[in-house]
Amino acid sequence: MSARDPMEFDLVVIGGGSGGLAGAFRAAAHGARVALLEPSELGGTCVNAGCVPKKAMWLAADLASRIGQAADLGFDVPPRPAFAWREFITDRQRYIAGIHASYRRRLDEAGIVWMPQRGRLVDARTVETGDGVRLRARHVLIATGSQPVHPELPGAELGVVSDDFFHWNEAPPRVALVGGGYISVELAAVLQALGSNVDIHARSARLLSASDAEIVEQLQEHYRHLGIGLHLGAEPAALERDGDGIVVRGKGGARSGPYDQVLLAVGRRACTADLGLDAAGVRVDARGNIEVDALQTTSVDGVHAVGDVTGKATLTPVAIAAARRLMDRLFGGQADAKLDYDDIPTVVFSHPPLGAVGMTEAQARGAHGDAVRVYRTKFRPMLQALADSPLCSLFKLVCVASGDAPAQQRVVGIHLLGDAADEILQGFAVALKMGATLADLHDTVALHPTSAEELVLLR
Ligand SMILES: Cc1cc2nc3c(=O)[nH]c(=O)nc-3n(C[C@H](O)[C@H](O)[C@H](O)COP(=O)(O)OP(=O)(O)OC[C@H]3O[C@@H](n4cnc5c(N)ncnc54)[C@H](O)[C@@H]3O)c2cc1C
Ligand SMILES: NC(=O)c1ccc[n+]([C@@H]2O[C@H](COP(=O)([O-])OP(=O)(O)OC[C@H]3O[C@@H](n4cnc5c(N)ncnc54)[C@H](O)[C@@H]3O)[C@@H](O)[C@H]2O)c1
Repeated sequence: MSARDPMEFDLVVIGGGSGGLAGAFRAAAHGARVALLEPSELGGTCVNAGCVPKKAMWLAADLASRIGQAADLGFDVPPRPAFAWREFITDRQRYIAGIHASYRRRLDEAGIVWMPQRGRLVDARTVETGDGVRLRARHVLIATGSQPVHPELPGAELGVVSDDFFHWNEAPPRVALVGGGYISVELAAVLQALGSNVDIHARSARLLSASDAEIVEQLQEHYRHLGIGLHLGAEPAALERDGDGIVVRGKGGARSGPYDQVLLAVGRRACTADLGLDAAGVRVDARGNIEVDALQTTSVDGVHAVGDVTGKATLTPVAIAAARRLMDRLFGGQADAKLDYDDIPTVVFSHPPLGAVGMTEAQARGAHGDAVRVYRTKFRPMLQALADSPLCSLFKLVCVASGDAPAQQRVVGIHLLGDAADEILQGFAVALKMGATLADLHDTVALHPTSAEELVLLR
C-alpha cells in the first residue's frame, strides 16, 4: 500500500460518535493514518441526543426539586417558580456546540481526515462514501451506534421517541412514557420535576428489570411519592387519538390518558442498514447487532466494531474503552489489549440516581447460593431529614463469603439509590474491580457526615 495515495488509510472509521471518535483519536496518537466518516453532528447519540442533553435536563430537574426543598427549609421562594425551558435549551445547546467545536479542532490537530459523509463497505478493505469516493483501508472500524425502536403497535405513529424529546421547548402538561428501562425512568422524573404530569406504562412487573429488585422497589416508592403514575405489568396494545389527546390502551382493554405526548422508550436497534455488511461478509446476530469476538473483530478479518452497534453494554464509556483498547492492539503494539466487560458500573439518572456495579442479589444467589451475604442500610440523608421528607436512600452490598470473617467476604455487587449515588459509585467500582473484601471497606476510615460513609460502616 502506498503511503502517498491520499485515499489509502491505516484505519477508516465509520461513525463519529463516542466509539468512533475515541478509536480515531487513539489510532492517530499511535501514528496511524486515519479517515473518519460522519454525516451528522460529531459526537453521535451521547453528545446530541443522549447522555449530555439528558444530563443537562436532569440537572435542571434536580435544581427544581432542590428549590422545593429550599422552600421547606425556610427560603422565601414562590410556590411554583417558573422555568424558562427555552432559555435553558439555549444554554444546553451552546454547551453542546462547544463540544462539537472541540472535536473539530482535535480532529484537525490529530491530522485525521474527517468527511461529513455516510460510509458503506464495498468489501473488507474498501469503504465508499455517500458521494461515491472509495477509501482503501488496512482496518475498518464500524461504530454506527443505534437508534430508537418504534414498536409495532397500532397508532405508534402518534407517539414520539427520545430523539424528539430533545427538540421540545416546554413541558407538555400530560405525558405517558412507554417502557420500563433507562430512558423511560430518567425522562419521567425530569418531566415531572419540570411541570408535566407523568405516567409510566411498563409491561414488566417492575421498572429496570435488570437492576436489583429491592433497590428498584425503593425507587418506585420515590416515583409514587413524586406523583408519577406507575402502570406496571401493563403492556400497551395501542395508541389512540382522543379529542386533542392520545390514549394508551392496554392489552386488557383498559384506557389511560388522554396525554399530550406519548414517549416510546422500548429499546434501541443497531444502525446497520445500507452498511454493505453482506458485501463484505460481516455477520449480524438474531437481534441485528454486529457479531464481534473478545477483540472487537467481526466475522471478517480487518473489520472491527465497537459500541451500540455490537449491542454489548450499550453505554458511552464502554464504546470509548473498547475502541481505545482495540487501537492499542492494532497500532500501539499491545497485543493483549482488550476490554474486560465484567463489572461495568452504570448509573440511571433517575430522581434520586441509582448506581450499580457487579451482581444483583438475585444473580449472586443464583451463582453462589448460600455463600451470599447481603448488607444494606436505609437512611434519610441529612437534607431530606432537615426538610422533613420521608424519602430514604438505600445502599446495598452483595458479598460472596468463604467464611464469617469480613476478610473472607468478597464484594461482588454494590447497589446505591439516593442523593449523590451517581458520584459515589465510581471509586467503589474501582474497589470492587480490584477484589475488595468487606474488611477492606471496614479498614477505610469514614468521611463524615456524608452518605458515602454508610458503605464503609455496613455491618
Ligand atoms: C436518551 C439517552 C440517554 C443516554 N444516556 C447515557 C448516559 O447517561 N450514560 C451512558 O453511558 N450512556 C448513555 N446513553 C447511551 C449512549 O448514548 C450510547 O451508548 C453511545 O452513544 C454509543 O456510542 P456509539 O459510538 O456506539 O454510537 P453513537 O454515539 O450513536 O455514534 C454513532 C454515529 O454513527 C453515525 N453513523 C450511523 N450510520 C453511519 C454511516 N453509515 N456512516 C457514517 N456514520 C454513520 C451516526 O450519525 C452517529 O453519529 C444514552 C442514550 C440515550 C438514547
Ligand atoms: N444512564 C445511562 O447510562 C443510560 C440512559 C439512557 C439510555 N442508556 C442506554 O440506552 C439503552 C436504551 O434505553 P431504553 O430505555 O430505550 O431501553 P432499555 O432496554 O433500557 O428498556 C426498554 C424497555 O422497554 C420495554 N419494552 C420493550 N419492548 C416493548 C414493547 N413492545 N412494549 C412495551 N414495552 C416494551 C422493555 O421491557 C424495557 O423495560 C439502555 O439499555 C442503555 O444501555 C443508558
